[in-house]
Amino acid sequence: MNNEQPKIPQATAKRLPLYYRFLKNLHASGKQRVSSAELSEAVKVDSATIRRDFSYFGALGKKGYGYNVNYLLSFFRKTLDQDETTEVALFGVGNLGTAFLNYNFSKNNNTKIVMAFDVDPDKVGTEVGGVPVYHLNELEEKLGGITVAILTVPAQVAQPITDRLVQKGIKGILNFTPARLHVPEHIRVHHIDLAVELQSLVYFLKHYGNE
Ligand SMILES: NC(=O)c1ccc[n+]([C@@H]2O[C@H](COP(=O)([O-])OP(=O)(O)OC[C@H]3O[C@@H](n4cnc5c(N)ncnc54)[C@H](O)[C@@H]3O)[C@@H](O)[C@H]2O)c1
Repeated sequence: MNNEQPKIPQATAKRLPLYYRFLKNLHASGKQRVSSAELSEAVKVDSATIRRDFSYFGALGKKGYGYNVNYLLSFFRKTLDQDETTEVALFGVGNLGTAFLNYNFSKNNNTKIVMAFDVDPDKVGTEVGGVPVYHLNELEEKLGGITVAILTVPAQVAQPITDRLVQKGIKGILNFTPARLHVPEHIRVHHIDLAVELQSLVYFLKHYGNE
């Protein structure tokens, strides 16, 4: 995080890309102001949370006026380093990996998957969604300075791949496998477990409805 800016709580930081995408659309449609209620409706975050989030970056909405879209956008651009593209490597070009490569986060143009790895001879040497697929053996040779990896491999190979990534200086891993990864403290792992998310959604619906 940029030193000149106040430290933002992690939960807030996670919501920034969501706000940013919506504000970009608003700006493109010529809107100058937005209320926390409008934002809340669009990004499905309650307006009290939005007001608190925005207060961290000095955006104080005025009653009956809302927030200045330009101010917020320039803040987000600076904070999220939108001018700089982060290159990402993906491991495991199966069902999930293939979907990500084809999607390639085109809406979010500050991250880009630039290479993928697999062990299947039918996949190695091909391109998926315009991204070259290398053999896992080539990890050390090809990875270069890439600092972010996505894991969509079978769970049992997630840790050995992670260990090699750590050796190569990876900083962040987005882990879609059910494996719990062990990494040194300075490395950040975000674990996305769709089964758990789905289960918790069903639980909430059952016990709290959609309040
Ligand atoms: N498909 C889903 O909806 C889904 C949802 C949530 C989580 N996941 C998890 O994501 C992971 C991938 O799921 P999937 O359905 O895409 O599986 P998949 O079997 O379709 O794909 C796995 C890919 O990894 C490759 N692979 C195997 N060993 C490898 C290695 N050592 N190095 C690099 N690549 C290797 C395989 O060749 C294959 O292409 C799994 O851990 C799964 O539990 C999948």
